[in-house]
Amino acid sequence: MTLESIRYRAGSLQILNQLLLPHQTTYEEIHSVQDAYEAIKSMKVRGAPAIAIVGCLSLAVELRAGAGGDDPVTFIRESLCHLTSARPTAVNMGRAARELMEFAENESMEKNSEQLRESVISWIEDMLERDVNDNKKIGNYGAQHILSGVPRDSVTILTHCNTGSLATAGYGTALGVVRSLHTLGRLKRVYCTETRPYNQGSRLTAYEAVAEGIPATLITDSMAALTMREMNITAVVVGADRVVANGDTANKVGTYQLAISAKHHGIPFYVAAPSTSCDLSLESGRDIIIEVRPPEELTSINGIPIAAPGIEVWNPAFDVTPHQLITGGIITELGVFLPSELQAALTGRLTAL
Ligand SMILES: CSC[C@@H](O)[C@@H](O)C(=O)COP(=O)(O)O
Repeated sequence: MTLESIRYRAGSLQILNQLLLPHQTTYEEIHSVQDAYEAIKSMKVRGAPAIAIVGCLSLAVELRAGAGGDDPVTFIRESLCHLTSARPTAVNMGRAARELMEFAENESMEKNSEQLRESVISWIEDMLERDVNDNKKIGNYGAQHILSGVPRDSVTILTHCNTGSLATAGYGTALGVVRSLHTLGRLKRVYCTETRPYNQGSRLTAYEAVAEGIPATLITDSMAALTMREMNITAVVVGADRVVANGDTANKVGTYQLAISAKHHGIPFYVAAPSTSCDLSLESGRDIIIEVRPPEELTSINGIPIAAPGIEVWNPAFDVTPHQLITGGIITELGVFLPSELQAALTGRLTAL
């Protein structure tokens, strides 16, 4: 069974409301850019690639209905600007906005409004297929790289947050690597962290693993070091919201402590992300804006209070893992690179941000 986080056909977009998972499978209609903005902000849809794809598809839905009238370029610009502001840390939406705007401006030189709308819609629709294809390449490169260190054995992976079909157009990034290992018959088990405070691991990764028959064990975030020591972990593989020029990587909060622990235990630590998650315009992770989310994500679960009333809360959604700790490599659709190799590998392949 393949989980679908995004359902799209010309003029119609639905998203699986991830706030209701794993107990309820409810698809919601996205009629407009504003609907998508709200779904992204409230995390009904989340994960760096899925955010960009849903944002852009919502624009395609509006364009198909004739939005922008005689001046679609202005409508596209304003919509993309709004969508990009929903969540600041993941770079994918910002990159898609930049590339799409450049494309729309070029097209507008020789096409009328109707033709421009059509070509922008096609550009956006291609994103779905591109993302799945890139994820399959990431899965394959990552699996081969990990297996090259253990030629005969099955492997045990530890992962964090949710980076699977629910976070992308399909297949997934870090969870795509796990999926590829499983398909090859070489995955012994994946340990997935609960991923407090929003529980993407226990709600979403666990849900994907169970649905697809991937051997998986859930642990709390605080069990990660012990799991590394006791459970013969072959590699830690996580996703990314933004990888900058020196390889420093912003990902779901808790990633940094996993990388420190992996280093202590001599376990290779991998980041799996499409090149669209890379941002060569920033030199180091210090320049990444980290989203701070509402305190209620820590102090309650499904509206039920779990913390002492009145306590102050700090809830950064992401942390930055320094490149020195990414010892396995950065797995992209172009290959696996050490942080020190990333900039040269991607230069000329990415549009400037
Ligand atoms: C393929 S998803 C990669 C990352 O976006 C993922 O690891 C992550 O940090 C998601 O955070 P989220 O806050 O759930 O959007």
